[in-house]
Amino acid sequence: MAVFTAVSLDDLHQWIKQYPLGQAVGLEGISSGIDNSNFFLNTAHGPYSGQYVLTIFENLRFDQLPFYVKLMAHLAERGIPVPAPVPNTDGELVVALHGKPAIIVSRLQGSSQLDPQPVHCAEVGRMLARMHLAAQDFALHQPNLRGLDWWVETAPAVLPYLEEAEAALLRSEVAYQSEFAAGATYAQLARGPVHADLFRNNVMFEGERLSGCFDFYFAGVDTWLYDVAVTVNDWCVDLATGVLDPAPVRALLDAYHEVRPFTDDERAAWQPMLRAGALRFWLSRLYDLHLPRAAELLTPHDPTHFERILRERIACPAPNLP
Ligand SMILES: Nc1ncnc2c1ncn2[C@@H]1O[C@H](COP(=O)(O)OP(=O)(O)OP(=O)(O)O)[C@@H](O)[C@H]1O
Ligand SMILES: N[C@@H](CCO)C(=O)O
Repeated sequence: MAVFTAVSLDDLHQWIKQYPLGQAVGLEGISSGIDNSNFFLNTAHGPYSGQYVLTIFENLRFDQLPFYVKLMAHLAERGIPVPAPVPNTDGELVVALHGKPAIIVSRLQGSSQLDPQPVHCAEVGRMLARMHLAAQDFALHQPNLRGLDWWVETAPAVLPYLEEAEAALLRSEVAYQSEFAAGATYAQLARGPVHADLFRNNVMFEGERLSGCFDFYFAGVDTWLYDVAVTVNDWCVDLATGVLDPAPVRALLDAYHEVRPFTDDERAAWQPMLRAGALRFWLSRLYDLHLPRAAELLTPHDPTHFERILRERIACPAPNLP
């Protein structure tokens, strides 16, 4: 149960009066998720049938949140199926609760599709391309805080905990990505606000229809292709081996391409970007495992999963972009 900060209905009685939602009538901690404290919240009324999610941020500061929360509002206003943040009566989207930043957003319907088929991957590809295009005119700028600079800064902190073979791979891949990012192809890649964590557990489906995506708290400005690579590395792999299944890869990429065609520079960068997406999550899982944060109970994700994916992307080229 990754609830880092406990909240009760009594705690909300006075606090929620700053919102046009009436009283809080139901509150239930959400067990999944490792970065924030999330609760299903029901209120007496409000624009979303009184069904909301309350999030208390455990690692992000007040000053870091406007980018994420205003990006969600920007996308929701443009018809992208993301949670719509609810402003309080002063128009503020982020407010303090138990001394930490907190938000209320609309609750998405549906459930995660943890065994996605090509039809689901096509929906994800289509939505991701629409999201990239809808975010192009978003006014705020914040870099991807788990991008290259973070990899270069963080790798030395986890190296002492690694076996020699893992340490060698980490050092060589960070060097490879640093060199690639300094090159002409990378400089040509289209970029803008990206989700950067679009895993199966951050998307909702109702049957074969994508009903929403959430968890924008690793979003940032990065290349659109990096976002596609992160998504393919989760939605299109055999979870036991990290090997890509060509059918879902084809479905996701073709659907994305129909909305926003890939460029030749992106075709040239595709294999390195898949490696970059694997490196990022291997490193963040190593960091969470060896340098954990205090929590009521936190079950970190398995770093070996993304070590396997990285080794697989290095050894076997993925299906090319359309
Ligand atoms: N707007 C929403 N509507 C419906 N369910 C939601 C919503 N936001 C979050 N959830 C539920 O809460 C869970 C945790 O949310 P989220 O992934 O944002 O937390 P997290 O701590 O950032 O987790 P992680 O980083 O591991 O994905 C989700 O898996 C989902 O079940
Ligand atoms: N989606 C990430 C956790 C949140 O960053 C992972 O699976 O490692």
